[in-house]
Amino acid sequence: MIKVIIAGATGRMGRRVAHMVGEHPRLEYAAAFEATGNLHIGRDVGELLTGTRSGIVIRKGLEAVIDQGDVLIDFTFHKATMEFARLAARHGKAMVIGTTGLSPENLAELKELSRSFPCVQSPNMSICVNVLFKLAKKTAAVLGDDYDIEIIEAHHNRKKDAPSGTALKLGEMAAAGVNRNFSDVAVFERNGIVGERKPHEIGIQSIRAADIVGEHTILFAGPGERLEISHRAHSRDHFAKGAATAAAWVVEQECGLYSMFDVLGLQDF
Ligand SMILES: NC(=O)C1=CN([C@@H]2O[C@H](COP(=O)(O)OP(=O)(O)OC[C@H]3O[C@@H](n4cnc5c(N)ncnc54)[C@H](OP(=O)(O)O)[C@@H]3O)[C@@H](O)[C@H]2O)C=CC1
Ligand SMILES: O=C(O)C1=N[C@H](C(=O)O)C[C@H](O)C1
Repeated sequence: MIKVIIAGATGRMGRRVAHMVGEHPRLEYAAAFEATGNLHIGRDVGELLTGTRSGIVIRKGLEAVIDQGDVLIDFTFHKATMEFARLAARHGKAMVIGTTGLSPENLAELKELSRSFPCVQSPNMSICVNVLFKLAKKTAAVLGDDYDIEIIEAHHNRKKDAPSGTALKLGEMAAAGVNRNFSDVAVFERNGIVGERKPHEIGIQSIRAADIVGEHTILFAGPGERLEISHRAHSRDHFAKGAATAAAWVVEQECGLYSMFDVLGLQDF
């Protein structure tokens, strides 16, 4: 069995990842940790999540558990994620990163670190969203410059980063489809007398409200018609299942930085 360490084990995603690791035929939940100050440190993770003892105690920090697993699954916070990646690289442990909000500098460092460990990093582990990424690029390429591209995302009111990592990736994919550099054309805010929309803009709007799990729409609007492609998450389980699939996959890979396109075989789609 492949031994899994879960970072941020008591977070919204950490809890669902625990469930999906338990359901996976080749994965075993080996260790859990949280950051200093977390109220759950020292508690049995099974007792906390399901009411049944598991024998896995929530430890303080990755260093306390790094030797207990083959692969680390991380849904935490970007600064913590980078610390974990440095440690995983030093120990040659595989890693799955779902945390969003990583900067271009973080991603460049991750690429460098991945010479020492195999790592899957993706802002969205859902199979449908990964198909949506591909559709965004293909649709943009077919419709071309006559269609305005806009992205709308909605998430729960506890989310810390905006726009979502998924919305940013959708923007990058659509921009690539029409041969634009996303960072040159992205518009994240419209407020006041902003003037007419420039034809090449790709706008991103973020909604934060209550318990919305995660919704993304990319729209292509042309004269007299528009196409909207949407994904709506009904729960966090498909993200967690994707992370478990990625964990079982990444332990068998050479050192390097991979995406869910690699895990799901979508690279050529
Ligand atoms: N790629 C994907 O498919 C998805 C990605 N995400 C991303 O995952 C991330 C987490 O989301 P979510 O689960 O909702 O967030 P939560 O805040 O519910 O969970 C984060 C967990 O990480 C813990 N944590 C924070 N810092 C550290 C640290 N230094 N060491 C150990 N644990 C730490 C938190 O502990 P504490 O509460 O004590 O701070 C908490 O338990 C976000 O970036 C989100 O965007 C979410 C869903 C899907
Ligand atoms: O924070 C979340 O909840 C989610 N974050 C990811 C993102 O930022 O894209 C993925 C998902 O939509 C849920």
